[in-house]
Amino acid sequence: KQTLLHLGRPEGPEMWAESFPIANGPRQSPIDIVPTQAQHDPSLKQLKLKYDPATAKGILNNGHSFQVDFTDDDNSSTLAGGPVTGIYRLRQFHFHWGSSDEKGSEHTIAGTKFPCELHLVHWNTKYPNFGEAASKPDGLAVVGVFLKIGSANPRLQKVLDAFDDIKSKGRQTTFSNFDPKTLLPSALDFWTYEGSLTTPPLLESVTWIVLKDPVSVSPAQMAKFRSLLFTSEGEAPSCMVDNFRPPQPLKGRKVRASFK
Ligand SMILES: COc1ccc(/C(C)=C/C(=O)O)cc1
Ligand SMILES: [Zn+2]
Repeated sequence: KQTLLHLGRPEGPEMWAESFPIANGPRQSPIDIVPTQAQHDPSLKQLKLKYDPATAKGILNNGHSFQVDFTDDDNSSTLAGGPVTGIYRLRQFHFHWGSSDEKGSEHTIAGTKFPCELHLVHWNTKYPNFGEAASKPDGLAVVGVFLKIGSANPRLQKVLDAFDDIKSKGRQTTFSNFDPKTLLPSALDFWTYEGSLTTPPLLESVTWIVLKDPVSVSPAQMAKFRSLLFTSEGEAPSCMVDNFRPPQPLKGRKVRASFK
């Protein structure tokens, strides 16, 4: 009688390579960022983020996180400068978090895990749309922001207040007049490297821009994140926690720093 030993949850990161062999590819994300091994690159430009609150459209529980979607049919909300060439449009932002405050982030800093990590996903306007861009090596740019336990973050409140309407997988509601810039730290110092999506299809199309400075989140606010469900209405409820992929092999990649 063969007993199948599943490493982790059957649909968890340890199983992804079976359906998505790129999971073992040369430029997978996230990674452990080791500041002493990152090289300061003075040629990196200042990060230019321009977000129009009117482009906020909706908020959705997609069964592995929740995301706030933006209208991306013009250049109202864009990223430029930093390590990228050209203009990238904001598509959505989402978070990753843990079942306790000791873990939750995808990127780590010299092994240090944060309780939560925010990802703002942008696509390169040299391509006609997000889906096309997602399959190109320079197609996406994702800004990563660490959240650190501290005082309650009032900028998160509007997002948290929407959770009652998106508790279960597949639930969505309108979400308007929101400026994601308010979720960022005051300094935009960053590390950058070439990587991938961190959930299937794990496409190797992401220029990562991970901000050095965290923003705050309180334990009570983290508890609200953990009240969301992985499961649909009518299914046995399973709390949405530990929706982070662990760091992946660097495989010779260089991480550059925008700061000294
Ligand atoms: C084409 O289907 C896609 C599915 C997920 C994603 C993202 C944005 C994944 C991630 O954030 O790691 C993109 C495309
Ligand atoms: Zn993400």
